Amino acid sequence: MSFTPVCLPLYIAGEPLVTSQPLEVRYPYDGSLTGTVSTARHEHLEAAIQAALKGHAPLSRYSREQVLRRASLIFSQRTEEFARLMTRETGLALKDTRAEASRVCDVLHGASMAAMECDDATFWGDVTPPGKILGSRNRSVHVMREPLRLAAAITPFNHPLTQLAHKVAPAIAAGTPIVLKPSDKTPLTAVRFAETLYEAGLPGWMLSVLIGPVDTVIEPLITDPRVEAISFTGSVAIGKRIAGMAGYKRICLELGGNSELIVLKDADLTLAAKLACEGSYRNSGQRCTAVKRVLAEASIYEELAQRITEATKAFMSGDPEDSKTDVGTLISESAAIGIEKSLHEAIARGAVLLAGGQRNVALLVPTVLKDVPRDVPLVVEETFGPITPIIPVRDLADAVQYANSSRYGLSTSVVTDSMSQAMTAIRELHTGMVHVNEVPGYRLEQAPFGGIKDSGLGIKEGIIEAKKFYSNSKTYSLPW
Ligand SMILES: NC(=O)C1=CN([C@@H]2O[C@H](COP(=O)(O)OP(=O)(O)OC[C@H]3O[C@@H](n4cnc5c(N)ncnc54)[C@H](OP(=O)(O)O)[C@@H]3O)[C@@H](O)[C@H]2O)C=CC1
Ligand SMILES: O=C(O)[C@H](O)COP(=O)(O)O
Repeated sequence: MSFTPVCLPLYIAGEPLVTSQPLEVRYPYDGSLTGTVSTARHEHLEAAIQAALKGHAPLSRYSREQVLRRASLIFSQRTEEFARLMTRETGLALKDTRAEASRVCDVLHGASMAAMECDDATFWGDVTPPGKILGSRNRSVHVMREPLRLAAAITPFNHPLTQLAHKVAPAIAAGTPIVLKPSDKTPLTAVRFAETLYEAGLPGWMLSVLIGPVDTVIEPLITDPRVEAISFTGSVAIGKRIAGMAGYKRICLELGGNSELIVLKDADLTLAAKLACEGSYRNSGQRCTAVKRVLAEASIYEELAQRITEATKAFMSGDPEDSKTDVGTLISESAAIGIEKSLHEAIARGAVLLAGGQRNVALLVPTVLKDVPRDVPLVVEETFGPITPIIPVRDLADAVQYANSSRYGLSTSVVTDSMSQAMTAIRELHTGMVHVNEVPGYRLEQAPFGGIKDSGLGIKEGIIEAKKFYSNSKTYSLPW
């Protein structure tokens, strides 16, 4: 399929910026040029910060709602254009990027509704015992929300579009200006995203999008005292580095995961096999919430392994631009080689390969392994690819104990017909999210989303939580 490479600027407060230092993005499937984008220098960061802080009156709730709703509409008319660009940046199958482009409309629409919502609160003084605080019975205390002066967002490559929307849309809903630093692997989608928001009426000062050298542009963005909050999604190592540098600043960290699909003996095994495959292979397995290990009770272990192997054969990997392809490439050949090494190590340690295992440049065929030792890097570390390692467990308690021994704590799924077993899992798992009879990546855009332990600080995303994150609450009391 032909594709004309794009040549894009950055945007500093809505103004295009073309510099003499372009960054190239290449298609992981065949190495051809997808496009170039300018890179910023320190003075451009300074210009972006100053433009945001210039003393603009905050956007009204009505304006925020209008911009977000119009943006959702424009995106719904351009899903194919965005899907094709994302596929050319990442090698993700069109099936995945079409789903992502469509989902971004939901995030923007949800944020437009959130922009109109008001969670202001009132507390009346007559809740205190008579005479306890002078005059308190007749006073009232109120809470209102105000936008931050400026926030920053740093996003990963794996969802080139929704990761931007998860951060930028709630900031707009809150009325907070934002400087966006997308992944250097997927900057083209980010620039097109910003252009669409400007087209929908977002004032330039509300959003800058830039990439540039870590030492002169990105780290100064993180440490700048004028930036009141940082929202980061990416790896644990970079997230912890940012947390260390950010200092006295609000920070939201959405980091890596190692999600389990726990399958109990009373589970519907057809459903379990479907969830294992959908959870492991969508987005080429490059999701923080992808199924990264299946923990199955001994009595159904062999049958489940067989069903997952059969279901895996239906997932076609290959040309990402072929609409029939289910699984495209990983982000790079080196990423695929890294996973291949972990696979070989697991097999050398006793894991049994049931399907897949082949690599062709950045393409990794969906792969199933059983009898995977619990301590091999393939299942201890986050493996960002289309792999389903299956591990036997004695019972739910054993599965929970193994899951809880992980340094990650993002999302875990349990497949069972028993409400009491499901509730035990929900209570006992040390994780940010639990889903019963669904994939760990299940998500409603409005609901809180995020992890604990090395997966995050428990400060969640999702439109409503993120809108709060990008605002200050002001408490005031009145004598009436
Ligand atoms: N919990 C969650 O919600 C999610 C978590 N993730 C996690 O993201 C990871 C995959 O994404 P990936 O892009 O590889 O993650 P990285 O941590 O490598 O990169 C994330 C972002 O940080 C930037 N970055 C790199 N170095 C620095 C630095 N020193 N200071 C500031 N920013 C820096 C990257 O820029 P550059 O591209 O230039 O390196 C990129 O924009 C996985 O671990 C995955 O689990 C992904 C999705 C959701
Ligand atoms: O977009 C999302 O749902 C979250 O940011 C996480 O995405 P992932 O689980 O697909 O990585």
